Amino acid sequence: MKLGFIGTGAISDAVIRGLLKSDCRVDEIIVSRRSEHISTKLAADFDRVRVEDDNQAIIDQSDMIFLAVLPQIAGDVLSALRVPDDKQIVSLIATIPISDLKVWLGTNAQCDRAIPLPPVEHHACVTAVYPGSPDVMALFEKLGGAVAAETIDAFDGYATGSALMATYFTVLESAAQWMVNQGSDYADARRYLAALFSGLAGNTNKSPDQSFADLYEGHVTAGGLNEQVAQTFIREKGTDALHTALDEVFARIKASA
Ligand SMILES: NC(=O)C1=CN([C@@H]2O[C@H](COP(=O)(O)OP(=O)(O)OC[C@H]3O[C@@H](n4cnc5c(N)ncnc54)[C@H](OP(=O)(O)O)[C@@H]3O)[C@@H](O)[C@H]2O)C=CC1
Ligand SMILES: O=C(O)[C@@H]1CCC=N1
Repeated sequence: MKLGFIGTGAISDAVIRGLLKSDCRVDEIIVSRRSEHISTKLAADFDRVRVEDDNQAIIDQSDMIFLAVLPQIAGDVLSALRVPDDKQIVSLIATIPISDLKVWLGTNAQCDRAIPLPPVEHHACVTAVYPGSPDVMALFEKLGGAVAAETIDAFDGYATGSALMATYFTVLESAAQWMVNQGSDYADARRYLAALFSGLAGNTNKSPDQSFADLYEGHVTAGGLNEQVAQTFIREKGTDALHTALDEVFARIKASA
């Protein structure tokens, strides 16, 4: 199978590196020269990656075409291209509906949307796919797992959940800075918090039958310090803020449909 990537930015880089580290049967990956520091490095690191200047040539030579340009330029870039009906399209572009993509690309080709996230490079993230064509699911299974959303609302819910990445780092940075204010080295605080969160993620993955609420009970001392922080977080409307943020992102996604 030959894969083509229109847009060779951060997420294409992670997907391609993850795929070429897996046993996925890929004969060749053709990428846009754009983001030349990324495309040049990919071609240097992997014999199976080739750089192309012309987006239409990438499409014409590929069986599965990944769309990975930013949403704000997608209409302009894709309207200049044509995808034959016998290709498989995989759009990684956030918020843009399949109907718009098909109009821009003048095609009736099968089009799936997917939300691979940076840890796919290390096969450490589950990718949400809609509607979940077998070949697309099989490919993302190689990168840590795939989940097919049954409805577009469910898919948009996963897209909203994926928007928590920046908040994860915001929480860690904020906690590290607070520890620095108490006298820690930043590097020590960073190492400590990164290991704590990574260890918790490990415990979570080892207990797939336990809900997050069960894991809370298993990790927290009754009347202890953790319980106090969680209660303050709720009292100060941390969970309300979280739900407001998720509602607003979901509404933004729906407004662009
Ligand atoms: N980052 C993430 O975690 C995720 C991102 N996404 C989605 O994936 C898409 C890409 O995101 P991301 O990789 O982070 O963004 P980047 O900005 O890193 O990548 C965008 C890429 O598009 C290229 N590009 C711009 N114009 C053209 C063109 N005319 N032809 C071909 N390529 C072009 C850019 O090249 P140049 O640099 O030369 O301008 C760059 O390589 C977005 O739509 C985003 O919503 C989806 C899931 C996760
Ligand atoms: O934040 C974004 O818009 C993209 C989509 C999912 C992850 N990054």
